[in-house]
This record gives sequence, C-alpha cells and structure tokens, in this order.
Amino acid sequence: FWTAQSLSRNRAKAKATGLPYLERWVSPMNPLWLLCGSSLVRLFERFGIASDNFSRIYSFGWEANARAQIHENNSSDVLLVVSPGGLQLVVADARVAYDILQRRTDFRRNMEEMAIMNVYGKNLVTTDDQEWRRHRKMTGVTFTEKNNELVWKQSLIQGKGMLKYWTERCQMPIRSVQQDSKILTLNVLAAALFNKLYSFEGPVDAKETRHKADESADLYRASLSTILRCIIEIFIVGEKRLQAWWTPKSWKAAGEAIINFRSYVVGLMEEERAYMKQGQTDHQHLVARLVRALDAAEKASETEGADAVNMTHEEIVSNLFVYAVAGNDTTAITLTNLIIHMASNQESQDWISEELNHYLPSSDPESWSYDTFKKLKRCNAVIMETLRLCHPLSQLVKTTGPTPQPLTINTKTYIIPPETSVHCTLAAMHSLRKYWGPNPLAWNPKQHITTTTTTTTFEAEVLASDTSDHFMPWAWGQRACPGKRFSQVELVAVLATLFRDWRVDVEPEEGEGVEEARRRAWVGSLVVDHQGKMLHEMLDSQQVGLVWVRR
Ligand code: HEM
Repeated sequence: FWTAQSLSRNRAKAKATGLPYLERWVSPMNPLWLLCGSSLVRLFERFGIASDNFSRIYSFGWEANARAQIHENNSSDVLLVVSPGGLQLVVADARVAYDILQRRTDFRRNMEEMAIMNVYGKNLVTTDDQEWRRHRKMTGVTFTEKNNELVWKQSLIQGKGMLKYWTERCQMPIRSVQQDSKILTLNVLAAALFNKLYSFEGPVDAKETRHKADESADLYRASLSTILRCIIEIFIVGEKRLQAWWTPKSWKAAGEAIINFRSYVVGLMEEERAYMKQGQTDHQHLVARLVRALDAAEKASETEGADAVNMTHEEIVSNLFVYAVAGNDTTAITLTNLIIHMASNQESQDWISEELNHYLPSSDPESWSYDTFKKLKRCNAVIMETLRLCHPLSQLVKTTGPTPQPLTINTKTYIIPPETSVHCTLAAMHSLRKYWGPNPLAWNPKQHITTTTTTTTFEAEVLASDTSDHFMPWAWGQRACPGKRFSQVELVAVLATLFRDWRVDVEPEEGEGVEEARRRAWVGSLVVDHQGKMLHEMLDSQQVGLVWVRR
C-alpha cells in the first residue's frame, strides 16, 4: 500500500513536468533490490515471465545495454523513470547533457548513488566543493606529461610482455583477454602511480619462475577484483558486518579483501617513508606525493592544531582505492573490448598496422619514442570507436538537490522536481541515430578521421576531438576524467605493440565459418554485464577464443 501511494505521488510529479515517463515498482536504490534485484530479473527472463519493461529498466545499470533504443522507442531523448523512491531523469540528448554538466551548482554529483565508492570513506569521487578541490589538488599533481611518458614506456614493456605470453607461453586460442588486460593495466598503474615495477606474468606462468614482487601484485589484484565484485554488498552491509558469523563465504572474502587492499597501500606508504628518511625527495608518483603531503600536514598540526591536517591516512587509502578502480578497470575493460572489436573487424587491423609501420620503422617497442603517440591518429580513432560503443561507465550521475531546476529541451523549458536523480547516459548519447546515422551500432572508426588535402598521406589525416558536441567518453567540465591522457597513451602504446606485426582472429567453434565466428564475437561484445556492477564489461568474453599470427 505504501509503495503504491509513493509511486502514485511520484507519478503525479512526473506528469506535472510534461516529460514522457516509464514506471518501475521498486526504487533503484532499494537495498534489498540492489542485493538481489538483478538475479530476480534474470530468473524472470529465464522463465519467460518478464515483461519488456521489467527486463529493460529494473536492473542496476540498465542503461548500459538499453543504449539509445529506449529513447528511440519512446521518441524522446530525455525521459523520466518513476519509482516509489523518486524520479530519475535519463538524458541522451547532448545539448541537454552539456547544459547539466555546465550548471554544476544546479546539478551536483549524486552522492547517494556515488556512496558505493566509499569503501574506505570519502575520497575524490565522493566529495564536492572545497573538499573535492582539496582531494583533486592533492592527487591531480601526478598527471603531468612527464608521467605520461613513463606510462608510454611502461605500456610498451607490458604490451610486449603480454604478446609474448600469449604467443609463446599460452595455448591458443586465448580466452583470458579480460583477465590478462587487468594484469597489464594494473602493472602500468602500479609503475606510474605507485612506483612499483612488475613484469607481465599470467596465470599460466609457473609459480616457481615468478618474482616475489609479482606475488604482492597478485594480492593487490585479487583484493581489488573481490572488492569490485562485491561492491554493492559492501555498500549495503558495511565492512564490519561482512565478517559476521551469519554472512555467506563471498561476503567474508570481500571483508578480507578490504583488509588486504588496505595493508598493501599501507605497505607502499611505509616504503615511501623509509625512502624519505634517507633524505630522498625525488619521487614524483602519487603515493610519494600523498605521503609527503601527509607528513607536512602532521608536522603543521603539531604547531597549528589538528585543523591543519588536510589529508588523513584513511583518505589516502580511500583515494588510492578510487584511482585503482577508476584508472585500472576502466582501461582494462576498454582494452578487452578493443581487442575483440579488432578481431571482429579485420580491415581495421590492416588500417592501423599501415599507420604503425609508417611511423614506427623499428620493430623493437622499447625504441619507440613518446613523440610518436600524437601521430598515431588511427590508433586513437579505434579507441574512440570502442568507447563510443561500449563504455565502462555508461552514465554520469547528478541530482537536482533540494530545489527544482528548469531545463530546456528542444526549445521548451521543463521544471525538474527537487531530489531528481539525473543520469546523463553516455551509452545512449553515443548511439542515438540523430548523431550517428541510421546504423549507430555499426563499427566505424574512420568516422573519427578526416583528411584535409587531396593527398592521402598519413600526415594529412586529422583526428576528431575526443570530446565533441555528442561524444564525451571521458566526461566534460569540472568533473572530467583526470586520467584521460594517461589512458589514451596507455591504450595506443599497447595497440602499437600488438598490431604492428601481428594480427588476431576469432577461432571458429565446431561447424562455424570464419565470418560467422567474427560476427559472433562482435555481437557478443555489445552485451554488457552491468547487473550489480559499478563498471560495465563484456558479459562473456571467454566465449571468444583468439588466435594471434605474425603478419
Ligand atoms: C579508458 C579509460 C577511462 C575512461 C573511459 C574514463 C572515464 C571517466 C569518466 C566518464 C569520468 C567521469 C565520471 C563521473 O562524472 O561520474 C571519470 C572520472 C575519473 N577518472 Fe577516468 N576514465 C578512464 C581512465 C582513467 C585513468 C587511467 C585514471 C587514473 C589513473 C582515471 C581516473 C579518474 C578519476 C580519479 C575520476 C574522478 C574524477 C572526479 O570526480 O573529480 N580514469 N573517468
């Protein structure tokens, strides 16, 4: 009864706006639904009793797979989803999204939904205003061109290592691209932000030949992935209760993972402190910067009182956690999608290999200079196309807060009620027909390149901006991604190591033709696993077996 009453009240609010709306009987942030809603949706689907609406909008992160279809079906690029808990505005129109992102005090970050990232307390992602500025200033200093050069070098080393692993130590076809991409991105991140150098070692590598350092990397990687897998459970139950006697094994493992990740980070901080005690202050990576800031703040607090401390120990752990999530898995998911997209679209491999052979005459990646990065426009174009079609984040989450907000959509102004959750949905914006033509889900990286002259030289090619009027994979405005360049440099470097001299194809299943196999990989790559997940990755990447051959 209470649910029906709340729904009816919110329905009236939605009607009053004049915008089209869809209804769901359960609130998106209902804790019980967060825990088991997605499984129920899957169960109903399996028994064929899920209505279209139930399949489409009832699960967590549903926008990732719905993409623009829901907007095309309802002939509206902005619509509301009404539930007993309130209203959710789903925005696919780019002009409206830019307006929302620009009005940062009218549409603030939705902290209720982002609180999922508070595993270790508040951090850069879950703060606003002054507090956010402090976190951004402290952590953002690391993202310099000098650091990007290090990212380039490390990514070349790791890319070469991963290719060697696949072609010399693994049995083809490779089905572990998702897992291996995560090893690679973790190693690059650890080198660039934590000053930890790991060689590329995969699960097939024998334990005895592995280095001590790689064991600690394993612990870090395993704890991070367990936390991410159970992030909703952690959010709802809280760290302390995860280890209670009555919790299932997976929750206990999540509790343990939180402890392991914390001790890994504390270990990094202690190493840095020991280094500084020797009078060394030359390290510029993220951990070093944060430890120096913490030490300076602690010294100041001794003379000026506790208020002078401007970054606490727990805040450092929390920020290193969000950087690991935001910087590691986003890039790993994109790399996995990229490789599968390239395997499904063979002509794109020739297209980038031509460019790579033109700009990189030597076959030794370690001799490739960072200056080449800007010249590799085709490589950047395939990354942009992969992010357009399969984005690891799918939406930017804001709220109207306590006051109603006017919003102009196609010259008409609507009043959006207070406490409306606002989702600027990248997955929809990046696939609307009005922006991307009649077949928006077709792979077309060439659309990001134009040629300025009639000559067809590589130099004449111009790469479109990575943020345009209807394309913003790294977001836009004040809260845009600080790791944009980092991830571009990393992905281009890895593409270069993989595709300059090698090509990849999809292994056909029994009775399947080559073209059919590529088509299967392509269709599968568009199905995203979003249920109960913060980040969205391909649902079943293991169904695609990959075979690498030298060109
Ligand atoms: C392909 C890879 C990447 C993509 C597609 C991506 C995309 C994004 C997007 C869309 C946002 C805005 C989120 C929002 O407003 O809710 C964001 C924020 C963020 N990204 Fe990235 N990112 C990538 C890689 C990285 C890397 C490599 C790092 C760091 C090493 C990083 C660190 C962050 C951080 C810390 C934020 C939060 C910023 C804030 O709230 O002020 N990202 N990213």
